[in-house]
Amino acid sequence: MEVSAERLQIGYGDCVVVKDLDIHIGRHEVTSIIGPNGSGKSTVLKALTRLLKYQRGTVCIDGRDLQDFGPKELARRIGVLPQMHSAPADFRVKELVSYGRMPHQGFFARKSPEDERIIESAMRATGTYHLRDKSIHEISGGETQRVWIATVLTQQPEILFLDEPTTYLDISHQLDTMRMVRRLNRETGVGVVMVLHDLSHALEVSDHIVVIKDGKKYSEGTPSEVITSKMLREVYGVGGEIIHIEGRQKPLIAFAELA
Ligand SMILES: Nc1ncnc2c1ncn2[C@@H]1O[C@H](COP(=O)(O)OP(=O)(O)OP(=O)(O)O)[C@@H](O)[C@H]1O
Repeated sequence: MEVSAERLQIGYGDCVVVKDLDIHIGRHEVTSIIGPNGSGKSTVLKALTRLLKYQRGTVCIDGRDLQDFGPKELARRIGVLPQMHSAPADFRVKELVSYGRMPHQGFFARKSPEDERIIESAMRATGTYHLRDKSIHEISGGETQRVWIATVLTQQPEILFLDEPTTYLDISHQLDTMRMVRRLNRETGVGVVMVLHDLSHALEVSDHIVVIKDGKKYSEGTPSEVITSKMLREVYGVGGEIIHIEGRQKPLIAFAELA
């Protein structure tokens, strides 16, 4: 599935935040959207997933206007994990994950054996199966994040949109989440679009990176095309070098020492 946006203008009320943005998200790729605080990353993600109305431009899924999709039909194509999410206090993990099947069920339909299989497989893929009978308030922040990703996975979308999926996670859970994203993408072919702050993660996990600065696209391309010392300086205003280490496939970012 491909998503393309042309000449997008997006804002809040009278305030225009994103202008003239073109974006193309290829099939089966991991795409990261990076940029400084307030540059418009989440706004773009919301517009691409119809959580926010854009003021001008078009967004198309496989050439068809996003606005023409019914809600269930859209939920079968794209899964969205926003930055903020909450579930009722008395929910158990399995119950929450089951909700992802709703776009595939009739109005009063009960879960089929196929639904049960998909729910179990999403919990196993995200390492949350052992938590299935726990209340979502009994599990840690990292586990909660994985449970939400499992919920979106049970939708069986063709593209997952994740807004800062590693926020609040310690380094071990951040790496777990990145590993899981990469594995899901490789094993199931699901496309992934993520807003990321951590440039090292973006460098490590992405096929394609889009850099947003002041509501406009600054650049896009492969990680090595996009993550350069020039970009660090011009977009983030920080010094740094991209370092290649023998025996390591991906380079590392070495930020300038603090004065
Ligand atoms: N609900 C809202 N109402 C009004 N303005 C908003 C709203 N949400 C975001 N904005 C403004 O839109 C601009 C872009 O915000 P957005 O959240 O897209 O940036 P971001 O790049 O995702 O930032 P961050 O990295 O800090 O999460 C900011 O100036 C922000 O203040």
